Amino acid sequence: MDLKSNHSAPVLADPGLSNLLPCSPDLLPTVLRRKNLLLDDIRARRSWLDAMKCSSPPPYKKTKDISNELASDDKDAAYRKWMLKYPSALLSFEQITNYAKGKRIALFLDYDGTLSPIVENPDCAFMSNEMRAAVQKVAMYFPTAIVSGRSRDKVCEFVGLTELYYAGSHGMDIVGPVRQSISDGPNCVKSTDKQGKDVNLFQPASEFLPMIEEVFNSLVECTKEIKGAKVENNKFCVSVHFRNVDVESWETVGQCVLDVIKNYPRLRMTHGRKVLEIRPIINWDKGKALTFLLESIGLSDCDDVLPIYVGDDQTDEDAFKVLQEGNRGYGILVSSLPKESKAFFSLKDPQEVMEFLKSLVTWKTSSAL
Ligand SMILES: O=P(O)(O)OC[C@H]1O[C@H](O[C@H]2O[C@H](CO)[C@@H](O)[C@H](O)[C@H]2O)[C@H](O)[C@@H](O)[C@@H]1O
Repeated sequence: MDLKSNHSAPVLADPGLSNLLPCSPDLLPTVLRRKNLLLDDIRARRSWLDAMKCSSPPPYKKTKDISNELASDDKDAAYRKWMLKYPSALLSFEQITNYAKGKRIALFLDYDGTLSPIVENPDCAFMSNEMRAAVQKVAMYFPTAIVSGRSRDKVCEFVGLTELYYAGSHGMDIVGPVRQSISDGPNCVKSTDKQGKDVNLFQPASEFLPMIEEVFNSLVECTKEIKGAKVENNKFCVSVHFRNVDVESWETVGQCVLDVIKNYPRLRMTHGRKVLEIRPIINWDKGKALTFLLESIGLSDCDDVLPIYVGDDQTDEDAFKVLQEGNRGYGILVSSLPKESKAFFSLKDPQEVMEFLKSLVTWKTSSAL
């Protein structure tokens, strides 16, 4: 039956879809099902497009332009109001250290947007030497881990310190510091580091390596015509960047990713700051990595341990959630804009993160006197 030529058929009351859906009553259930599928599709598309649009608002700068003064004052007021819910970790430093008295602090630091500023080219997200020195110093007093969506090799190269734990690929690739291997166990593989020393790696998604490689190649191929799109191989996950893509082409980027991953039901797509991330569907994230690392360092199930996790991105929320739900430690969200979070405190930007790290060292060294 030619559905379009059936003029007496009821027309379903959806302006966007009605021209597709006139039908005879006996076909109504099928057509309704089709309509629901279409609506699901439209809703899903709207939600990932909205997520792409909200994925990283520009950093807020107070403008000198008088015509914008009111707007910027409004933003200041909104930020101050937000800070009542997420107080500054710097202004609340005494509260933090009072609580930390007699406890062992363990530090977990995200990389992009936390230790290094967000920049247009992901290959150039370098941290400053001053930040490096601050991280090095703080790691002398507290066990410190870098937890990043980047590949472990890349984030190790950026940070360049050997005294830290590193969790790359959103925690799917973990290594301990020099002289302190992570414990042996399921999902641990033996490897050698750059100096040829034996190390234990924790890699719960190692079976996905060939699949991720394949998906990376397909994504490079299918986004190659989109100006500004960049695909980054993070070993156990892939990032598709759209920061430098015209807004009109964002939907095309999203569609490319969906077209590729629809063939891989064991992969999922998540959002970061102007980036789509494709990762294995396994039950593992930065929160699980935080728990694993605490166990590995020998600090889980101890009442005298205070984990502090500092991060700026959506994926860091999994770690904030672990701390919030376990009612232990502090999540600190790095953000210059108000946003909902499971963190307890806030810091405005990497500069404030550095001040916070330095303050921890000063507190620790002066309280030891
Ligand atoms: O967990 P993270 O360490 O925060 O890593 C998350 C993603 O960070 C990087 O992308 C982000 O930073 C880039 C450099 O500033 C920026 O250009 C990009 O728009 C941001 O999304 C990294 O390149 C991704 O692979 C990570 O997944």
